[in-house]
Amino acid sequence: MQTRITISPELREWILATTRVGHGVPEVLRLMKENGYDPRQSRSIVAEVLKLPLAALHASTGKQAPPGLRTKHPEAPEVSVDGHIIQIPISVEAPMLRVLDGILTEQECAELIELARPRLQRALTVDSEGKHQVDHRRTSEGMFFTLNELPLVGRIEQRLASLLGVPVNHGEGLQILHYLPGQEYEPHYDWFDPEQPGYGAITAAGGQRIASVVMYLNTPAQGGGTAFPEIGLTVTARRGSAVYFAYEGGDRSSLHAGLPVLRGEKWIATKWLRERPYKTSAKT
Ligand SMILES: O=C(O)CCC(=O)C(=O)O
Ligand SMILES: [Fe+2]
Repeated sequence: MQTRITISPELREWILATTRVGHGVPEVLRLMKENGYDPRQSRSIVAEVLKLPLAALHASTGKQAPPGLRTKHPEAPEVSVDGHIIQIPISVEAPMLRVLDGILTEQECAELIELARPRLQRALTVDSEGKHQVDHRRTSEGMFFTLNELPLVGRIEQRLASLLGVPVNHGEGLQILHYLPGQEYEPHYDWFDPEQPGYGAITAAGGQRIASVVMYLNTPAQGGGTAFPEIGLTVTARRGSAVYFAYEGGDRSSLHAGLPVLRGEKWIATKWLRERPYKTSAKT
């Protein structure tokens, strides 16, 4: 959803040195303002250098909205949801991430693909003004189901809600993406940047995104994993598995990418969760 900022090595070193000797973030921001930096940009720069969530900087400057709901992180080795066993072979704390094996059955994966196939269109992303746009960074085709659109969709949404402790109505509609060889989703954050002009519009319903679940509906013959370049992790795309990650509005370690499919194809279902109920025209 956003581009990364360029920070000179001198500025980076100055921020690190200033905080190392005991000055807090508000003091660093004040000094930067005195030196002619734009306050909005300063917050992004300081967040990037100190690897802090942007939201934390808003809190330190008194601009934070009241907190919304947070997901409960599933714990290894396995979780049972309504009799459905989900294995957790990999856990990471920063970013907060879990690999979830067996979140979907083979049949659920196959059914989702067949339901989505006739409705695919070039995938869109939300631009800085809150409008859905064709994005060169995302070359796949996709579609959205509305909340609880079909019994299968509703069942999966309920499973995720129980697993993560966040009601179904905090979810955006399930998105299905289809990638062919060479198609990818370049590195991005799923949370919305509070510094972007469209932030208010994008978060008017539901508030900030707090977590994502990328579910793999098939196993690509080669390539197509989900990479987290800040921590050097690539999650293999395997039918029925998922990667869950939570970012609480601004965690830069949650940068991730859908790597190019090298052979075969890749199908995923993505669920994005908001901190507050997300109103759609869906039947629930
Ligand atoms: O294709 C992937 O592995 C990642 C998809 C993704 O980042 C998203 O849907 O937000
Ligand atoms: Fe993403």
